[in-house]
Amino acid sequence: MALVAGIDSSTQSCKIVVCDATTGKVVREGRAPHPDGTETDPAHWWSALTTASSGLLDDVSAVSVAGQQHGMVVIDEDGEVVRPALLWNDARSAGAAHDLVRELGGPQPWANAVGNVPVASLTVSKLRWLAENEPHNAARARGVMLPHDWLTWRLGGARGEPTTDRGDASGTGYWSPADGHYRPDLMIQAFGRELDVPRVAAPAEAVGLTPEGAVIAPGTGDNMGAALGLGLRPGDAVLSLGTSGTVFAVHDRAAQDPTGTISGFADATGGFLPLVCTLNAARVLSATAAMLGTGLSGLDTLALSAEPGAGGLVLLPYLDGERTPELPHASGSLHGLRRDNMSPENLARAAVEGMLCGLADGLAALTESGVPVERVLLVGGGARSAAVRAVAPIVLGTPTVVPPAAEYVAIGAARQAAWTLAETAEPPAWTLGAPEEESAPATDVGAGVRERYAEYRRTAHGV
Ligand SMILES: Nc1ncnc2c1ncn2[C@@H]1O[C@H](COP(=O)(O)OP(=O)(O)O)[C@@H](O)[C@H]1O
Ligand SMILES: O=C(CO)[C@@H](O)[C@H](O)COP(=O)(O)O
Repeated sequence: MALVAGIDSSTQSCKIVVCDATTGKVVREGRAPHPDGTETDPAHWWSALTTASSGLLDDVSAVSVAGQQHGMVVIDEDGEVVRPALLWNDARSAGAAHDLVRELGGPQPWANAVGNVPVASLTVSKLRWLAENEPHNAARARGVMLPHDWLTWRLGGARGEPTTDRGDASGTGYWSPADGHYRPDLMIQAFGRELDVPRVAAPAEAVGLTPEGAVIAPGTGDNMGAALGLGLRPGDAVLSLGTSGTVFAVHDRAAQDPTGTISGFADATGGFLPLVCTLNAARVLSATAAMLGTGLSGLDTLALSAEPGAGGLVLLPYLDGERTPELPHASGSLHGLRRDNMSPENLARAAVEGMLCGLADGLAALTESGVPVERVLLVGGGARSAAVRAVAPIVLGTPTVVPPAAEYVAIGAARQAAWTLAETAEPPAWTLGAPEEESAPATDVGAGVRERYAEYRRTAHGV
């Protein structure tokens, strides 16, 4: 039995699965935490990967990395990292993003060029921030990579040509998903000169060998990894609740949304992955639980004993600023407080509802853009919450399914590794198993919740 490994190097941790290459059955798993913060020395990712994979990889035939998207890893002439990587959730590049949009004549030219309107998260905005704020580091820069590109290169011994894939390249802001080409003009616009960029490998191209002789697959971004791990089909959307909240679906054409709500990403198979991302997801739940002096299961119990609508309490959960809507410097706020609704139960419920409302808006944007959605698959750490599972179909107004609990980003990377090993036209046909939970048909009970949320958002933030 050939074994393959998938690595999910995400914001909070590194998770590794080793799978049977033919069936996808997970035979071993490992994990290790990443440090907190919005900038990280990539050496920490390597050290977490080494810890998480200890004793796991000796007999694997192929390996692949799916990583948190957009992070800016700048390297010098000798391949050394110039400064800690700025991560997708670092908002200091918000002003740089606005400048880039203005300089190109507004959002539409960006949407047309690269399928994305720059926000703080995109690598292109981070490059502008670096050029303007750390000229000494900018002067040392020779090349720029994404987190998964850097880890893939390290797995091969940090020798030879760095590579990336369509999925992760589509989150840079200087690669066009529609044309499949880099846009050096936009890199120069942002940074003042060209930097070396990784070659974009084909979806199942072998890009190297580990020192132990395992084939290295191209890897991808974490959301593209989840899509591959879930074997996503048209009609299915994914709602992933990790550090970020994302809602996405596979599609046959590149999105070019000038409002900036939808990121027009590519996927890891040659198709497209329109996606909406919020900055505040599972950590809204842990922060609210801590504030209420309880844990995550205590929060579930409280939220499930409140009525839908939380008695009129509305949490705008922009605790770390927000990406969608674009409010990088916002903070969270609680609205609709009255003496008769100020209970821990309503606050817990408002946290779950508020976190989901932004993603319900994202789902609506996807369907309005022509992406068909019949049901929503709930994944990521936040999908373990019983309250989230109960409230999601109400707020989304769409049937939801909870696939068997698993690390789908890592499984997607493992599936890509198996595909690369097999050298077939299509990825291997791995199956998921029976869902843990399926919601009752959706109702319109959540419409009022979403409307109140939108009203307070408009009043507080004008968007
Ligand atoms: N039962 C649960 N209820 C709510 N949140 C949970 C639960 N279990 C895990 N989480 C949250 O999920 C998050 C981790 O999810 P994960 O998808 O691994 O994130 P990431 O990929 O961003 O590192 C953490 O913020 C954690 O608190
Ligand atoms: O920026 C995005 C998507 O555009 C995020 O989804 C990152 O890819 C980080 O993911 P998680 O760590 O939350 O899984």
